Amino acid sequence: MPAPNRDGLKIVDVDVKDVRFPTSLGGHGSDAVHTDPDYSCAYVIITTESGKRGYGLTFTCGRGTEIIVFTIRSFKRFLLGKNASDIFADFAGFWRAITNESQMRWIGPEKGVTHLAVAAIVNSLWDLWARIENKPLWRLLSDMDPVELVSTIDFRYITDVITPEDAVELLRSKQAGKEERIEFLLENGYPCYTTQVGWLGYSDELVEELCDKYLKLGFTYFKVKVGRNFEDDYRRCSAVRRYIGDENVLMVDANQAWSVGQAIEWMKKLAPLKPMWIEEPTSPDDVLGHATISEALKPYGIGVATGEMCANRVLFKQFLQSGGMQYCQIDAARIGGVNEILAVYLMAEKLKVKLCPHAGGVGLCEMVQHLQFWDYASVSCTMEDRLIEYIDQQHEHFIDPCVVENAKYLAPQLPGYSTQFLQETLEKYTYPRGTEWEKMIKEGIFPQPDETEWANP
Ligand SMILES: C[C@H](O)[C@@H](O)CC(=O)C(=O)O
Ligand SMILES: [Mg+2]
Repeated sequence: MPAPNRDGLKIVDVDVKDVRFPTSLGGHGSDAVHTDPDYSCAYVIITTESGKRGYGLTFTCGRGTEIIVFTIRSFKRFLLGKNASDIFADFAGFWRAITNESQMRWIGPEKGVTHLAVAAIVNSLWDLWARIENKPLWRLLSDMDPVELVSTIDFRYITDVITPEDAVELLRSKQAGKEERIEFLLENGYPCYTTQVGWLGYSDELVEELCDKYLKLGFTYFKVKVGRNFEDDYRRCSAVRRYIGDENVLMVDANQAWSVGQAIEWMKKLAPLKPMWIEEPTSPDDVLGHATISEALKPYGIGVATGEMCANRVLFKQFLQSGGMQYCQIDAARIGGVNEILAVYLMAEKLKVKLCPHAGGVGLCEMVQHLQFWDYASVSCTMEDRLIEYIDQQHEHFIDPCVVENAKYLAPQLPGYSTQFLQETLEKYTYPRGTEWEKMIKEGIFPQPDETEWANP
């Protein structure tokens, strides 16, 4: 897919919005450490001279959104006046420039707020490119020539594991049968698991009701939040195991609650309930700690899953190399967006670690489906032991929401990365002046916003 013709693709506007949903009110999305998340995002709209648009986002949990919005504004200079076609023609160069600019890199580099801001911008550029080509993103990626796809990746710091030449060879070796695999995806979709049954703020009654609901919907893999209180965890996980039966699969997610030793002890005690994985047992930066936990839990048949807060491809490289993760949970709205994510998929394939993308957040289900569909068509070419996460929240706000039937994501069909919000959603949920927020603040359901005119001019 060569870069598109330059005509009309000069970028003339970059808008960014702080969009928040009041999920904390119902405990939706809650876990051991994010006890009151308001699912949110910094939402970027790029407009070109001809009126073509790209929409992208990075996921956040409430107040932090305003800091990312501000950072994205500071990055606008990398886009305004540039021709999108030139960016796509040297996407790795653009990516290196925005992640390594001399004055901004000091507050990263390639991690934290700046990298989340980059993710939103880069994701909106991929959405734009896919729309220009009139393809859903997964098809754009799958149809790309290996050399061209690899040219979008910055390989700095990872060539000890994979070089551009290795990556091209890997992709070339998977070309045979690609069209059949695409047909298979179009007919059968891609399997997923549900996290919706087990948010930590849910009552035992609600957990039971939801297990029943998702069993009836055909789900066979269920994830439950743990990590605050062992007795509560044991009670809830035993109940879920009872509802779903031994024929279905349980996974647990501690969201970084424990130290290494604590994680091992806690999980040994949960082992009789046969969880398939423990997710984020400890700090997302502790590569060797994860390797220790993995080793200790191997005899119990429990794998370690992590990645939703992994900072960048370098940390992923170490997790993949060290045996610190048996399930690699890439997050579409983190690291530096699609370009860096492609690098992680290629490293995971080379090091034979299974990819099960993280989707607990606004728009993440919409995005990760594209990545995993591409993986099946072009990279791992298998679905064995791989699942996409599914949460049943905020899909109604998107123009092209993901569709899950019988525990399978159906192939996205519309052009783009499925991340465009409905106009009505922006009018209601842009913070703090959207109509829903004005109402909730007036009624005292949420406090008055801080004096952050700099973030919300
Ligand atoms: C705060 C988010 O909801 C987080 O709990 C999501 C997550 O860990 C997951 O989906 O996995
Ligand atoms: Mg998680």
